[in-house]
Amino acid sequence: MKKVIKNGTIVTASDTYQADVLIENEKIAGIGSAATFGHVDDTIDATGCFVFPGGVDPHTHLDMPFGGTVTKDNFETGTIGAAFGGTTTIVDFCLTEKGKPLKKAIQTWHDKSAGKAAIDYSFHLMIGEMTEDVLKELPSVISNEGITSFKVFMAYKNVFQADDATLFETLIKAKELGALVMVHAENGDVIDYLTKQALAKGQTDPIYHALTRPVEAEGEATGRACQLTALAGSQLYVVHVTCAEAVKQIEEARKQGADIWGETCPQYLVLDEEALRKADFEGAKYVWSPPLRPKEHQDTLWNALKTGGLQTIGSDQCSFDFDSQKSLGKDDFTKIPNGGPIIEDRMSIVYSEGVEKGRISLNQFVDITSTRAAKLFGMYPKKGSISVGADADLVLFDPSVERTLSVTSHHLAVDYNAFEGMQVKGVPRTVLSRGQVIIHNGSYVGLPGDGVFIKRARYGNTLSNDRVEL
Ligand SMILES: NC(=O)NCCC(=O)O
Ligand SMILES: [Zn+2]
Ligand SMILES: [Zn+2]
Repeated sequence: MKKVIKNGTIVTASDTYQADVLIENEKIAGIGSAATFGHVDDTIDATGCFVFPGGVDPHTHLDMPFGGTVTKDNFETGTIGAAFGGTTTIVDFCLTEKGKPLKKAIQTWHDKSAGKAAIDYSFHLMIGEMTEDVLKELPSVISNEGITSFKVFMAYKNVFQADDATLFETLIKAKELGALVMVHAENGDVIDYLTKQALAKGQTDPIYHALTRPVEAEGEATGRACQLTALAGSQLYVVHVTCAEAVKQIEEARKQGADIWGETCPQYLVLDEEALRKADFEGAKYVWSPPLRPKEHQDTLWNALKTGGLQTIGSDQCSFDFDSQKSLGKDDFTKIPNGGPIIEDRMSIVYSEGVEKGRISLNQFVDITSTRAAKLFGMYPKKGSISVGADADLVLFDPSVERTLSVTSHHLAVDYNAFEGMQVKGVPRTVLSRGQVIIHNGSYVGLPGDGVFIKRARYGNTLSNDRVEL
């Protein structure tokens, strides 16, 4: 089965050019003039569209338990939403429990995703402790499971938070095994103290979520993680960076030659702390950890994306219904489940606010929403690339369409849109996952369950047609 995408403008992380793309079965089989491709079974016209490699979202939480409830969007609704937004690969966080085998946690995540995912996916593995049992299991996590990134939480005291010894040992072990360590960098002990103080004063509204998680707590934890990484001679990826204090730490460490990468998310680029003050408990819709920051941090984040101080955009998709789930924290902000719905709007917001407003170039857009994450997480050039042999994960993006983001038009299960009313330019008109059209002109035409699990290469290695075991 041969398909051709004709008349589009191909945009990669490095180049922009006119060419047609030949797809044979699941792969890109040629790039050039359709006239040279011979007989094809199907032609897709991309006139007026950019042809991007499918988005790679390195940070999602689907079907994840949190604060006594479970995210509203699961692997089916979440990945369909992702596909509508032009994302064709996600890496979700597999939570682990202390004292329980890692293998069991991984199996739980396979059970949640297999047969449901509409796009390809992989997992990062949470490390909450570094025991003899964990140490014994890690080599197999890398070489058999194909999971080559570990996540350590420096916050959420008494829930997910790991101590510095665990972080340091994880960094050392990751270096030895070829994994990338990811951190949620906030000082959980300081936040715990400030939270208790606020509650004792009767400060229970959503805004106190932000006020008890100051930028200093993020800056300090980010700096600590960077220092420990340099000491271990390891590699680090800081998730959801929100503020100038954290950016400064990452930039400084990189200047010193440390192997450190930083991600931010659309919400921190376009929303600010004032949203948490909305009346009638509406502020709860904007409760993320780390929290939204005062507006002045947005310029720092955009500048860091432009100049390379931050390198990726994850969604941190973690949705909870406003009516039945966020409401758990009506009388106590600490009980509001953290997170929001972004997986679908991630690329449109970054295109519209970034490229259209001249903050980043078109090629940078592809790099930060797709290619860089594919490289860092061992999936390139299979994912994140338009090249012969790569998976035919492609987005035909029409930049001329103007639309309004809304709960009434999004495709997630959750009952609100954090970007309600926001005007964006551009829409993914057609989306292909491994050569199959899954989104076309506003309809999902794929099959849930067609997404497959990607076993990833070790940190710094490439992944081509078949997994490379090095
Ligand atoms: N970010 C957030 O508020 N929720 C998801 C969990 C996490 O990434 O910390
Ligand atoms: Zn986090
Ligand atoms: Zn997250």
